[in-house]
Amino acid sequence: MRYDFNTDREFDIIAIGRACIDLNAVEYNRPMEETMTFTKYVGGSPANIAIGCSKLGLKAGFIGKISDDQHGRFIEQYMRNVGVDTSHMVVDQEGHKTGLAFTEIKSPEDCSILMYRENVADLYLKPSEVDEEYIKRSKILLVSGTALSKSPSREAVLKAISLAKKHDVKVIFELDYRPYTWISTDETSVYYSLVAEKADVVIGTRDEYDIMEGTKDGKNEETVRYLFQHSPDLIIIKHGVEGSYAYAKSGETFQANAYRTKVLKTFGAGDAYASAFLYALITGKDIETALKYGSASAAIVVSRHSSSDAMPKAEEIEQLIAERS
Ligand SMILES: Nc1ncnc2c1ncn2[C@@H]1O[C@H](COP(=O)(O)OP(=O)(O)O)[C@@H](O)[C@H]1O
Ligand SMILES: O=C(O)C[C@@H](O)[C@H](O)C(=O)COP(=O)(O)O
Repeated sequence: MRYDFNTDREFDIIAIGRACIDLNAVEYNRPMEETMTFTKYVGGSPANIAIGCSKLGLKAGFIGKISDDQHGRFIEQYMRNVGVDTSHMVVDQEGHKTGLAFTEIKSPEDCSILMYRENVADLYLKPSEVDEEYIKRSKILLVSGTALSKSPSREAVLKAISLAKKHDVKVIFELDYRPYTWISTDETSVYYSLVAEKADVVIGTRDEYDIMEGTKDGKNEETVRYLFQHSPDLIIIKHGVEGSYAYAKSGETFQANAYRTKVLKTFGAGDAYASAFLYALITGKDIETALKYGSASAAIVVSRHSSSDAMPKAEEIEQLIAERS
């Protein structure tokens, strides 16, 4: 089964949300307190997804706000150099800063992220900075859940979603739950449900759907039954190394296993998965194959040091799938 997009659009995907910096521990297998050196990469889930899509050959654009300093300029330059259209990245004029994510690699299975996100520029994107003419040029609007956590970014994203729906741009909602940005899980649940009900495709981990539904140990079948009463016609639920599922409104279900690999760290998996899954869908592959692309890309990225810079080329993904099939 394939998923249809508007074919007459210049951009394959425009992502909206944060473009930040990851500082990844150079010394592995030790706690942050003992880590002395970090390597700098562009980060932020929607930026990583746009970068991943661009490296796979899609035409990707980005809507977001960056700081007016060296970090903001580094992010814009890196994204432009990998082919992402940065013409709608707005430079903050109010002194807000770039978000930082320090990653801790205690062991391949025990990784965490320490985020510094006080007064971050990305959450100050205003509705007036979202351009209808830009959004209507794309097949997809990729929305990151974290961008809903505060005003005015929240309203900017809601405006972008309305414009996407007006112009038949598919809304892909990546739940991307980062607890530190929200006041409470009740607040998250309100905004996640609101946007998931409007989206065409929802992508998230089982835990993230539980946050959306305000539940614990939720069941995929119940999540799907709820969301199919609304706009979504395709729902992706990831279960980490246990693999992932796609549920289509037509009633079909697809499953993919994770690919075993030599894991360096666990973060970056979700963003790699989303970019390769969307690449496969946009290039006309069936949903089952798209799940494999997502899983293979995630396996490649967890074996490498970064999330953004590590995003693979299509040939690398295809080679891994061929080797394991
Ligand atoms: N340790 C791992 N080794 C190989 N693949 C993995 C590993 N962890 C996750 N993946 C792959 O990445 C996908 C997304 O991972 P998951 O942990 O569910 O998302 P997120 O990174 O968003 O929390 C999984 O469906 C799986 O295919
Ligand atoms: O999203 C962020 O702000 C941090 C990311 O850049 C970081 O690389 C990361 O956590 C990615 O993890 P994922 O969500 O598991 O793909």
